[in-house]
Amino acid sequence: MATTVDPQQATENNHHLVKSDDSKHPANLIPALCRKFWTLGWVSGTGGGASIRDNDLVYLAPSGVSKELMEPSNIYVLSMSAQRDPKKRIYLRSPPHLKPSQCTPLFMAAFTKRNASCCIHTHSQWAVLVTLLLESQSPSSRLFEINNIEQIKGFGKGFGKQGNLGYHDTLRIPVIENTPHEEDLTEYLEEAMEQYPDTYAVLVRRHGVYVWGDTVDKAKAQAESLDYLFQLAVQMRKLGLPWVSNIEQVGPS
Ligand SMILES: CSCCC(=O)C(=O)COP(=O)(O)O
Ligand SMILES: [Zn+2]
Repeated sequence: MATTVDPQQATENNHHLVKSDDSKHPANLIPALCRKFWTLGWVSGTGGGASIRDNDLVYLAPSGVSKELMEPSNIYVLSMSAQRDPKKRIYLRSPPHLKPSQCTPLFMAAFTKRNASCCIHTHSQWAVLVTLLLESQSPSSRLFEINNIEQIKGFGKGFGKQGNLGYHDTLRIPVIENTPHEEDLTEYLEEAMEQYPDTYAVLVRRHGVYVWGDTVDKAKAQAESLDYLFQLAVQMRKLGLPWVSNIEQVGPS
């Protein structure tokens, strides 16, 4: 997709960047995904959201709006290659009377450090409950771990690796502490990415989860698989069942 803009379009705030009849265009897809996520309780009360990268262009939601009511014309667009200072973002399109999502630097971390094409942030209660159950862990082991559950196969093996995890593999999701301002989470999210290079998600204590993927479909599938596993983990804990078990592998995986 071209990032050069003719002066006439620029005076119209580059509306053409968010206008398309294609339902898969990021400016159409972000509102559609957020409507679905709202029904799951992932983006209630303006929290959470999603961002999509199409080559050099990044599409973002506005801050503090009902994410399920967004329209394509509300979407921000920036060019990754045009960014010089993360504290002074340059937008190709800025909808009037709105501010870009506070999650922008976290979404950008997934795009720049993991070459992701989509990043989803949920405030799912299942994610929050899992972080509460893990709260007693020592600071050096802030990690959600689960294995021997079929849905683990919904995850890629890791950044730059081919294929998905197997049933017997252990899925590991790091947990970072919440901060008063969403953007201040960025350095801790990036640290967690360094420490767990294969992870496709980072939990935020008492807040939610960030999940990304190489494609929009993969990010969505991983976010759904993770929410399933968080919900299951909460129920397992109530029944006194362990999240990690050493069931022996029998035959080919
Ligand atoms: C009740 S939402 C608080 C902010 C937050 O955690 C979030 O995910 C939403 O941020 P945005 O700027 O995208 O509205
Ligand atoms: Zn949030």
